[in-house]
Amino acid sequence: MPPTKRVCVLGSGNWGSTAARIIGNNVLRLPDFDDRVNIWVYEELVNGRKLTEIINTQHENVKYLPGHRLPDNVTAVADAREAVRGATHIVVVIPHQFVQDLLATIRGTVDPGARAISLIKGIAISSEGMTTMTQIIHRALGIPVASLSGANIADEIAEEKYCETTIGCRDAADAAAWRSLFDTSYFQVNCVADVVGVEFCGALKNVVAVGAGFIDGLGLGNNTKAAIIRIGFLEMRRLAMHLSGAQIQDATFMESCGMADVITTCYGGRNRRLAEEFVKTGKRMSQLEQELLNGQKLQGYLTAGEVYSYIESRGIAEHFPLFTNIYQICYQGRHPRSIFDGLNVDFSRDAATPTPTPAPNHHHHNH
Ligand SMILES: NC(=O)c1ccc[n+]([C@@H]2O[C@H](COP(=O)([O-])OP(=O)(O)OC[C@H]3O[C@@H](n4cnc5c(N)ncnc54)[C@H](O)[C@@H]3O)[C@@H](O)[C@H]2O)c1
Ligand SMILES: O=P(O)(O)OC[C@H](O)CO
Repeated sequence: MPPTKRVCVLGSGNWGSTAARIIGNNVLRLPDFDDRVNIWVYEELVNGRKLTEIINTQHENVKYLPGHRLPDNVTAVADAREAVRGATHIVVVIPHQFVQDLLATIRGTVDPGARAISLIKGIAISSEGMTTMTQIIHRALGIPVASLSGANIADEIAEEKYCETTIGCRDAADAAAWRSLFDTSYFQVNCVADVVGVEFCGALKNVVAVGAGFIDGLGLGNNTKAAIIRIGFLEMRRLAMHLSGAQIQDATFMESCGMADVITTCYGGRNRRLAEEFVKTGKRMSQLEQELLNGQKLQGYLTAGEVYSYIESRGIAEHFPLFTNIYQICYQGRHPRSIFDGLNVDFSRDAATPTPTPAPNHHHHNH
């Protein structure tokens, strides 16, 4: 039987390239899947050469994932419509600020029977309020969309250091297919049915990462950072519960996408690192992003702005003092030390919904 399925990865940054490396290796042992994996590259010149050409000849994304070979069956394509044509499994992994433009480009080209998964960590503000990436992708393409998020710093995964991740997918057969594409001995997938819970965790932890970077920039210690992690985690849960109408399972926060990602991001991520520089240099986040990241993008300070505009417009900012302080430090010139203002919030009644004991490896069936 010839393979009937084909993967396209939309995005070739640090995480997109790492994900393509995993998938490119995995499809070689999956008989249903075509060996060829297209990766859409936002074309640019690197030392005078097109990045697509470099990837297709050197099999390395020298700009966004230097030092790691991509499998030969991963093919870089500059035209997103061409990359996605014929794909049954579409992996969306670009910085969240660019997703609308990409979706507008590929709308109409995507096979109606295809499935997508979002690896993006970000949210969007629309006239309806706040929407998640899977919601935006589903509305644009009309296909089922799963989410993947976890304690996943891409460079460490490219080095094949053991970690876990969480896939949110309601359909069991789809979840099994996504797992087969991503799971490796060093990248352990756990599937849950709570699609938006997984992605709210991934998006909101980036705001906490900014707070953790401020603590490092102020030269404060581990206890202080642990306090910011704890309060940030509880504000994440409070906001995610509010936004989803309490549809999110409390158990999702205990998956890799929840507490584990908050930890790794507050110690190792780019958002943390540049927030530390923000305190030390007094430069704006956008300027530091341009100066220090060589084309990589931050999600945290943008998400802090999106979160604040939502909680402020709904009159609920007082229930999120840490998110509010982080926003005001980023955008309104408040001193980073004001991060501690008003943090004595009572979260004790937030987890009012009892969480059922999950069965091993498949939880959450109440959707
Ligand atoms: N890097 C990680 O460790 C990591 C881990 C997990 C999740 N994520 C998430 O994955 C998503 C993608 O991040 P990444 O790390 O792969 O990217 P990146 O920040 O490393 O690179 C930025 C990418 O955006 C592209 N780009 C620049 N301008 C563009 C435009 N106008 N339109 C479309 N693309 C444009 C660049 O070509 C590049 O591929 C983000 O939401 C991020 O939070 C990243
Ligand atoms: O480098 P960051 O701050 O974008 O974080 C990377 C990943 O999201 C960590 O899981």
